[in-house]
Amino acid sequence: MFEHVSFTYPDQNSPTLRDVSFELTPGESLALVGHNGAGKTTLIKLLLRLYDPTEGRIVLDGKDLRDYDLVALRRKFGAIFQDFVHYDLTLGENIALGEVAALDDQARLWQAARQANVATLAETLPQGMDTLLGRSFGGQELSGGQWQRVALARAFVRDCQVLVLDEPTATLDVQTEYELYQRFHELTHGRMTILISHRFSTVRMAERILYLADGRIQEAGSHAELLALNGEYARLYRLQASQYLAESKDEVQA
Ligand SMILES: Nc1ncnc2c1ncn2[C@@H]1O[C@H](COP(=O)(O)OP(=O)(O)OP(=O)(O)O)[C@@H](O)[C@H]1O
Repeated sequence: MFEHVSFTYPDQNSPTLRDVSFELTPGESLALVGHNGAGKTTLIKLLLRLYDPTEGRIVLDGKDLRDYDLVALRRKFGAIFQDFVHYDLTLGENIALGEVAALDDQARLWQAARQANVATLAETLPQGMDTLLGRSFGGQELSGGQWQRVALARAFVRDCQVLVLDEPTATLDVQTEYELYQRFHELTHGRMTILISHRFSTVRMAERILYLADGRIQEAGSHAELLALNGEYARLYRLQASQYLAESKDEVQA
């Protein structure tokens, strides 16, 4: 729960987040949207305690983040970021990096693989879960979208309380994104999920959406509520939808 959180980076004069307050309940999913530089990633950095708020506080399970042991606090989170890392390890090891205890637990690895839509890929690889990935050591190279699904599996294997997804679908193809969407509620069941995305098709998956501008929450609600509000979220949503339609029309005509 964010309580009147403001934050100014140490080398900056003006705040990046201004009086941000919202509550996230267990099992709830929240999406953060806003233009580049609106403060979305900064909000996540505060949640993971890479920085502490300049004003206000962040409370998890009734306790100020500052009162947690840092290691214990970070174990509560599973996070995937835009520029996730590719490891030259086997597929199973790549997934188990999310929770090392799962390394020897094939059932758990396969469950995470299924959740992140990597299972079919794993079945087609020469040594399944034991296939070495990445080109550096002569392993199997994956496409950007396939690497991203591996990163998703890494987050799902972790028995975390809060799942943070920063642009989880940026390089997924439309079909895979749709399949993820279909299973989103099942995947995030029982945990708090915070996702950041510029894609409205992804943002809609969340039960609640915060539209940030200039470090403030300008609009908050479900996708339907924000469309009914007919504010900036609705305008941007329509803009993206119309662009998408125009692009598909061009493709059909080409
Ligand atoms: N380490 C830093 N030091 C100083 N300023 C920073 C730092 N990181 C980010 N900022 C500034 O804070 C503002 C918000 O950045 P942030 O990355 O939170 O935005 P965002 O909404 O996630 O943007 P994007 O959609 O581009 O990822 C920007 O003006 C950025 O330049």
